[in-house]
Amino acid sequence: MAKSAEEENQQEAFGWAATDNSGILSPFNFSRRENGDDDVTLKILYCGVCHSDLHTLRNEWGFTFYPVVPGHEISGVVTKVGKNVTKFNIGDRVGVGVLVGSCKTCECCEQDLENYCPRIIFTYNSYNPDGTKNYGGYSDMIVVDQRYVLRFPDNLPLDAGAPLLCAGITVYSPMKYYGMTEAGKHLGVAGLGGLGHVAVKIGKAFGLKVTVISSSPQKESEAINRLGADSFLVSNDPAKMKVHKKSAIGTMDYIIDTVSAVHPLLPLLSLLKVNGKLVTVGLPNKPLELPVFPLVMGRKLIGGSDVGGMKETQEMLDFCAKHNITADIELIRIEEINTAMERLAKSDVRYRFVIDVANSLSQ
Ligand SMILES: NC(=O)c1ccc[n+]([C@@H]2O[C@H](COP(=O)([O-])OP(=O)(O)OC[C@H]3O[C@@H](n4cnc5c(N)ncnc54)[C@H](O)[C@@H]3O)[C@@H](O)[C@H]2O)c1
Ligand SMILES: [Zn+2]
Ligand SMILES: [Zn+2]
Repeated sequence: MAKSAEEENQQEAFGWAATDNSGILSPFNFSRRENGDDDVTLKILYCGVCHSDLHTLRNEWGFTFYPVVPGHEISGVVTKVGKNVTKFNIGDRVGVGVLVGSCKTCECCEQDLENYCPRIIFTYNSYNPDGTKNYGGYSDMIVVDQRYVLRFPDNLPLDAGAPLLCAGITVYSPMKYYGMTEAGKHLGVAGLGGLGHVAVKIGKAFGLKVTVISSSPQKESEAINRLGADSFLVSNDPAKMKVHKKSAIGTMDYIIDTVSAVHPLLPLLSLLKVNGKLVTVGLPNKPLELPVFPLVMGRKLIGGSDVGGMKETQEMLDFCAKHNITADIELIRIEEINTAMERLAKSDVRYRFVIDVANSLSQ
């Protein structure tokens, strides 16, 4: 049977999707648009597993549109380029992060802050202006406008480099924007998961003194010996926190809070010096309580930050390549994804799962 015009403009794709808030992923056939004039098509080789994937799969934020194919830490090689594409050639090593589109004309887009565009198009669980739905990187290929595609520096591996596309830029961008990069200053990193462990490495690359603030005491020696942190503070053990806090209280210039669940801000604010800055990047599904007194009394600042624009994301990849920063990953096959999600929910990951897409995803 002849294909309709609409079908002519589509290509077949294959991935793993969740169809309800159990979040369980299973094989899923779908279609993507044909490569347009401004588009780049990637064969996906690797995709990192972000906690945002898990929040979305289980509809913890309340705006999941099923079926959903997650994945926004995508790396691979270019297999097609449109006729207007100037930045990439077939065979190039590239990545795609959290966004695949924006309006290109608003104030944010004009300032290379596409990530704050009111018409941002996310890599998955999002719709294109023509009403078609987007599916993420737990799949064999993806078609993306060249503006939202990143170049992988030659020495940056595609597997351990993939998580930088979300975890990396999410901690790099606020450090730059909020002025948290002055060598010798003291950075606290709350939550030692995917984002947190990259924050430790990036913080050290900026020459900061880095203290991990974690609820898992068993991560202490790894945080120091493997990730390069200078010290470690247990955050959920009141006795230990008390002992430590005496010496740690009021010692930090900056804190990046990557914790994925609701947690008290007061202990973190007390660790900050006067004029200290706390940037929250974690996205718990319920509001956090804001203790106003320590903010006011210490002229402290709390801010937020959401990934980064395309220009800054490229800058971050180049920075990480220069400083040999990658994520510490556990490479998994797609069949292991549901177990990996259960482990991620229990913080049992060191420190990012990455799916070996090319070697395990087949119909
Ligand atoms: N702002 C952004 O642009 C952005 C980008 C990516 C992810 N995120 C969000 O950041 C959060 C972290 O993402 P991730 O991929 O690093 O997740 P992760 O699961 O790898 O790490 C989260 C860490 O928080 C710790 N944690 C969880 N509950 C805690 C509690 N009650 N007290 C103390 N520590 C606790 C865990 O032990 C874990 O180490 C998620 O909410 C995610 O959605 C935000
Ligand atoms: Zn993410
Ligand atoms: Zn815009």
